[in-house]
Amino acid sequence: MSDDKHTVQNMESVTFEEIQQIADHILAKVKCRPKLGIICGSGLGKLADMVEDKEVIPYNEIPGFPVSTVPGHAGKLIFGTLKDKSVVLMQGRVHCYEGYSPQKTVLPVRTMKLMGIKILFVTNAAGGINRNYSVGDMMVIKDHLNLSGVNPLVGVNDERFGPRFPPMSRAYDSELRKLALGIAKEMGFADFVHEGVYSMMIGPNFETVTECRLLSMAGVDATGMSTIPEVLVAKHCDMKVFGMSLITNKVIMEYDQETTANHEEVLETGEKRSKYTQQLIAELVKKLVI
Ligand SMILES: O=P(O)(O)O[C@H]1O[C@H](CO)[C@@H](O)[C@H]1O
Ligand SMILES: Nc1nc2[nH]cnc2c(=O)[nH]1
Repeated sequence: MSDDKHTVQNMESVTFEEIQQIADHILAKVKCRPKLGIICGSGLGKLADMVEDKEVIPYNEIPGFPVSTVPGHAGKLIFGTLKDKSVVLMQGRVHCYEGYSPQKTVLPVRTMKLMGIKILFVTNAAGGINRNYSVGDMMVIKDHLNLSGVNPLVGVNDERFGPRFPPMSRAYDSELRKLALGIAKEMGFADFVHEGVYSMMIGPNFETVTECRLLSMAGVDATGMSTIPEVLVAKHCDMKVFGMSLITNKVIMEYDQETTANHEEVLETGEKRSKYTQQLIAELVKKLVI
């Protein structure tokens, strides 16, 4: 790579110092000092209703912070207490398909790291690839397949975040997964909580039939347009990660099937089923040792 290209790549990314400034700006506005961060996916932001002693900052009031442009993503940072634990919730995320660079898309995660977050929960709405999954089921993420074509770790590596070549074979913490599945059993959710593999294509279109068939053959259980970039940088900077998908629709596996995937269905399922996601996440937070 020539020096010129190197500089351009560097300029396109967001520097450690810029992120430090954003983290300092946020911390100056709130009293809460959480170690747990939770990203709420499409239609899953109602978890914020369970947070007590809230301190709220809209993304558009944070200089340099990316702003959500998608329905179902309120675009607010919510600090407060959930089950007696200090937390920060991202009520909505940003996605690469909105036009943000991969580095800008994950800026909130790196900001959380510099604010002192050690454990990150990521949630999302996803299409069910696994034929045994029903709409409204939940999936604890055990691994992912990055088919997005993007990776926020591309570019000059800043060792203050993490190493050039981070391992990703144990991205989703096995103890947290076990704990979540145990809680699901205790709560009587075992029939509709699975463990599986999440994949991401960049979107914003929903998948073609052939793409869905390929994902199925590849061992993918649920697919979406988010989460993986966040997990890549969270692991890069040594956070513990737990991920959960709400299956908001079944993907279309038959050519010329009349029904099609749509965001309204995604939000509608979120509306109907997110209470279970909230209950499970809340219980997991309660049992978490931080
Ligand atoms: O992954 P989250 O943000 O939950 O949203 C999912 O739902 C939207 C499509 O309906 C896409 O943004 C997809 O990624
Ligand atoms: N890519 C993708 N994202 C989703 N988000 C919610 N449902 C889906 C889906 O079927 N496909």
